[in-house]
Parts: sequence; structure tokens; C-alpha cells
Amino acid sequence: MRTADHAEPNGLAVDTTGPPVRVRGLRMRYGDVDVLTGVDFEVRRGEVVTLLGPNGAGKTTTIEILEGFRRRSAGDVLILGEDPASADEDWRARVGVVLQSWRDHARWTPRQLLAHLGRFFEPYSTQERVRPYPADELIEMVGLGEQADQKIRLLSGGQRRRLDVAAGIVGRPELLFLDEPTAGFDPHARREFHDLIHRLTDLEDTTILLTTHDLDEAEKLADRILILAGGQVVADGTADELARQVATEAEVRWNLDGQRFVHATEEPIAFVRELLAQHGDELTELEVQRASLEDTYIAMVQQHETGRGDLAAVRFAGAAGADGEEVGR
Ligand SMILES: Nc1ncnc2c1ncn2[C@@H]1O[C@H](COP(=O)(O)OP(=O)(O)OP(=O)(O)O)[C@@H](O)[C@H]1O
Repeated sequence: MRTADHAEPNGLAVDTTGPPVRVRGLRMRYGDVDVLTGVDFEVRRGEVVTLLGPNGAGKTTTIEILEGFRRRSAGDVLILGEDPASADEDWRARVGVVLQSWRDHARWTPRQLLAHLGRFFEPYSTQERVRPYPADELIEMVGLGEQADQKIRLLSGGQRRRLDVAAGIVGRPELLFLDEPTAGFDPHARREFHDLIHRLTDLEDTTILLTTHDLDEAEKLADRILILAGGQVVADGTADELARQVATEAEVRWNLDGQRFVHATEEPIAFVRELLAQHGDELTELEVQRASLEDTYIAMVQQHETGRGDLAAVRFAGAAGADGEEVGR
């Protein structure tokens, strides 16, 4: 983790000690509709944070405000220590954004586009962060080797998205915003993208805030998950922490004498210990399962939409008695 100040091209020291993203009381109103009604969160240096939420919750709006592309109605936002609404080019060079698509450059090739965009970052190169990424290296990193010299307009949707991601990281950003980066990716491209994110965080110490509708992706990538609903952050934590907030019970499943048993309990370890003491070697396929991120997400958004402040426990699909058998204790 880097905490020391470093010099920018203009010679000014930039404070790198605070969290790269700090949002307090963020509000956004479109016309007479309040989309964000008081959003609070932080992203710490080197963290990958995923912003989840139903369609229309305001994820893109939030990201665009943090990127400096949209003016907020109210609240405090500090990105790399500066207000994005008034930050300058030096600040912009340190922030990576993934825009929707480079439609204006359809006649260019990925290699030409990345080399062109890279030139903007040359004056911002420092000893510890050499800018930009060489276009060739970047093209390999995002898996566009075979398309490097094809016209951009001939790329498939998923290939275009890979190019968007490459354009977002060409300046070797300290902080990267990704709005649904893997929409349209096939499973292989998705896996490669996840490897790329790990590489950016592990080797480059990049801080990443991303939105996705893919809960599996959120769980795989994120150090922390934020759920945005009803204009506010209604949950903030690891997938495990969130699951524990909505479901105090875990589900224990096992096979005994050719039959499948299921039991929901708040004390899975004690229950399993007793089960083993009673049945020992006769047990097969013993599993303990907590609520999945999908169970948790749906429960949290539903609670919010129905206006219930209290946390209703997640009911496991097929919970106790799913096969007509439950162990009584
Ligand atoms: N420029 C705008 N003018 C008016 N309303 C807007 C504007 N941009 C977005 N909205 C509205 O604000 C709300 C939030 O939109 P936003 O795109 O931020 O949501 P989102 O969480 O990113 O949704 P999705 O998951 O569908 O991408 C929506 O109701 C949308 O219609």
C-alpha cells in the first residue's frame, strides 16, 4: 500500500494518504425526481469495490458524478483528494474511466487508438508510475492480439468492450471506474477480465470501483460490496458479512442411509459436531451452506422496496424438509 506523497508534473505534492474515494451526503435530482438522496461511502487504496443495485437505482449517475462527468445536486465528493466537479487535467490523468464506446473512431484500429490516447498521458509519467502502457502490451492484456490492426467498426460487441477497458487503463490510473465492464462478454472473456482486474490491483495497486449486474462477478472480484437502493447505500460489506446480516441461519445437508437430510440452524458448527458424534462414518456428502449473495441481494432490495427496516431472514429455497426429512434434535 502506497502512502507517501508523490510529485505531479507541475511539481506540486499530491496527498495520497486519504481514501481515493470519499462520498458524503451525495444527492442527485433530475427534474423533480430524487435519484440519490444521501449516498455515503468510501473506497480505500487498493480495494476493489462493487456497486450493485436494481435498474434505475442510480449507479451510473453515481459513477458519472465521481468521474467528474455529471454535476451533483448536493453533497461532498473527494476523488484522489479533489472535487471532481472542479478538478484539473493533472487529476484526470490519474483517474481511469471506461466510456461506453469509441464510436467516433470506428475507422481506426485498436493499436492506433490506444497509441493515440496514450500520448495524452506521457507528460504525467512518474518514476513509480510509468505512463502510458505501451499499446502492444495493453492489447495483449485485454486479449485483442488478433484484432490489433482491424478497423474498430469490425470488432464484435464484446471485443469493443475489451477495447473500452483498454482505453480506460492506458494511462495506468491510480483509480479506475468501470460501469458494467463485462456486459456482452463471453465466459472466456469474462475470466480474462477478472485476471486483468487482479493484475491491476496486485501489481499496480490500482483502486477500482465497478458496477455490475452479475452477482457471481461481484463476489469473485470485490473486496467489498455496496448495495444502492432507494437513493442510498443500504448495505456495505463483504459478501459474507452481508449474508450474515440477512440470514442468521446456515443450512446443513447430509446423506445418511441413502436419504438426504436438510436442517437450518444458527449454530452450524455445534450441530455438525453432534451429527458426527451420533453418526460418524455413516454420514456422506456433508455440506454447510450460508445464504448466497443472490439470496442476500434480493432480500436486501426487497426489504428496502417494501419499506421494512427490520431484517427479514432469508429463507433458503428448499430449506428444512425439502425432501420430506428433517433431523429433529
Ligand atoms: N440525464 C438524465 N435526465 C433525467 N433522468 C435521468 C438522467 N439520467 C438518468 N436518469 C434517471 O435516473 C435514474 C437512475 O439512472 P441510472 O442510469 O443512474 O441508474 P442505474 O442504477 O445505472 O441503472 P441500470 O442498472 O439500469 O444501468 C433512472 O430513473 C433514470 O431514468
